[in-house]
Amino acid sequence: MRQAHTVEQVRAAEAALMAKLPEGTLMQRAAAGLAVAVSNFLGGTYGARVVLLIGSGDNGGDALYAGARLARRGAQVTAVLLSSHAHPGGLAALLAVGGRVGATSDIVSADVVLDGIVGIGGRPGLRPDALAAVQLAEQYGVPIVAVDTPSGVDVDTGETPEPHVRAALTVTFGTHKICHLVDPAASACGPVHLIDIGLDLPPAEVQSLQAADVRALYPIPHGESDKYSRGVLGLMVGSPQYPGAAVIATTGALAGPIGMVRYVGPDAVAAAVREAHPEVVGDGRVQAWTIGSGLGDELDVPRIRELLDADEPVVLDADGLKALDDSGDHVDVLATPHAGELARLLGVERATVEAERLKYARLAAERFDVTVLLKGATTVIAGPDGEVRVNTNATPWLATAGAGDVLAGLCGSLLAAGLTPLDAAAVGAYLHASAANLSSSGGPTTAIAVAQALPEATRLLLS
Ligand SMILES: NC(=O)C1=CN([C@@H]2O[C@H](COP(=O)(O)OP(=O)(O)OC[C@H]3O[C@@H](n4cnc5c(N)ncnc54)[C@H](O)[C@@H]3O)[C@@H](O)[C@H]2O)[C@@H](O)CC1
Ligand SMILES: Nc1ncnc2c1ncn2[C@@H]1O[C@H](COP(=O)(O)OP(=O)(O)O)[C@@H](O)[C@H]1O
Ligand SMILES: [K+]
Repeated sequence: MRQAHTVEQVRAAEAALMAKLPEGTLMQRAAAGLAVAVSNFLGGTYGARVVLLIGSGDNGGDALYAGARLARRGAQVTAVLLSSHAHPGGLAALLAVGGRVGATSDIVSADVVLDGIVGIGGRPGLRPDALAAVQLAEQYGVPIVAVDTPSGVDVDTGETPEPHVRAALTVTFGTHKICHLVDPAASACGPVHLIDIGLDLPPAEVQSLQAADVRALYPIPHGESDKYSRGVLGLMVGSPQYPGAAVIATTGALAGPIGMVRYVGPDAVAAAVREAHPEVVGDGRVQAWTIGSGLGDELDVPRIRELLDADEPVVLDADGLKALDDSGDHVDVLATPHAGELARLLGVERATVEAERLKYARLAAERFDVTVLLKGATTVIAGPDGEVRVNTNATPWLATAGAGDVLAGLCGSLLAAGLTPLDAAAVGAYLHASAANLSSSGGPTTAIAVAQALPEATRLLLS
């Protein structure tokens, strides 16, 4: 499980640990890990030209001590001081091993720039001299390694209202921060490398399931299982306008853990579904529903509301989201909007949702008393009680028509097999992205190909 803690939680854990250790120990741990990560990033240290961008706080201290370690191993290290105050011990350590203080123009010929401008103490945005330095690095194609966080992002929300660093690698300490997992900031981090500095932290509200967590949650059939006990999913999806949505969602559902799928919809669409999947049966008892993908003119709001009020959990997707209202208890509903659909639900602009994804996913979960899975490059899942899961393993090739229908079918399948909406959403998003990575392998793919790769992605995970 990858956990993302708030700045307040990190500071409390740091204070507790620092009280037990000699002064400076944590910064030395951070700097040691950072120096090794930078050395690995460069493929060696000797002769490398390293520029440090140094702000006024301990983030700059980390960068300076790491710079001193790199200089000791033969790197040419130059510190660019962006504030009248730089961490005194760090600066002295760097100068003592042959590092020097230089100017922004040194960036042009550097092999790497370390962003020690601000870390968890930073407010969003970059001051003009910091911005100019960062722009110079971008202009000359010099990669930036962010120390703890890319400077300028909002650490606790993942928002990027102001200019910020776009890193090729982020080296963070103690735990992940929310900006490492939640877009748009997450996309500015590059790969995130975590250095353990020994912090003792409480459980985090924002978590990201990793392979072992997904494996532990996946419902696996056993000797006494039959097609009913494995779970039966009802699908109310597709329409004469969008028959493909029904076929695609069914393919996703059948590639999940359940034993049977029931399709409910117009005869012509049912025929298309059965032609692709002869094993699909008609109306009857189910353990969960997937409703909404490609419903178009077939949208029947009163019928959907009846199903939302019934006992069986529901995945509510696409057109079906129009049936959601903020009365009543819907804790067993998983809503799966993309940013445009969530914006419509909340009466705000799409760009506003894209800029503040965590905030609006949480807001909708609270307002409608549902679990919200907000689709996008990283998927944010918010439960009605404030828990958040983030999925980060997708490929941009997954942004293809019908991919959302696969996800709706798969999440319904996981609900019908007994997972909670939060777990179904997190496991579903993870496997959906894994299947996309398999079927894409770095090139184009289609929704059907993603759905067809789901069994193999699941097998690889469980084996
Ligand atoms: N808290 C911890 O557990 C640890 C923290 N360490 C490092 O310490 C960092 C936090 O250090 P600080 O608390 O000194 O804070 P920062 O170094 O993040 O920020 C320093 C100061 O910069 C100023 N500032 C804020 N926003 C700015 C902006 N947009 N542009 C320019 N200046 C701005 C503020 O006066 C702020 O206090 C962490 O990110 C990490 O790198 C590590 O040394 C190890 C452990
Ligand atoms: N840039 C991206 N990188 C990775 N995954 C993405 C990206 N954009 C969208 N996705 C994923 O692709 C799927 C698209 O679903 P959706 O928008 O509902 O499309 P459709 O309605 O055509 O099925 C979602 O699972 C979403 O998370
Ligand atoms: K930084």
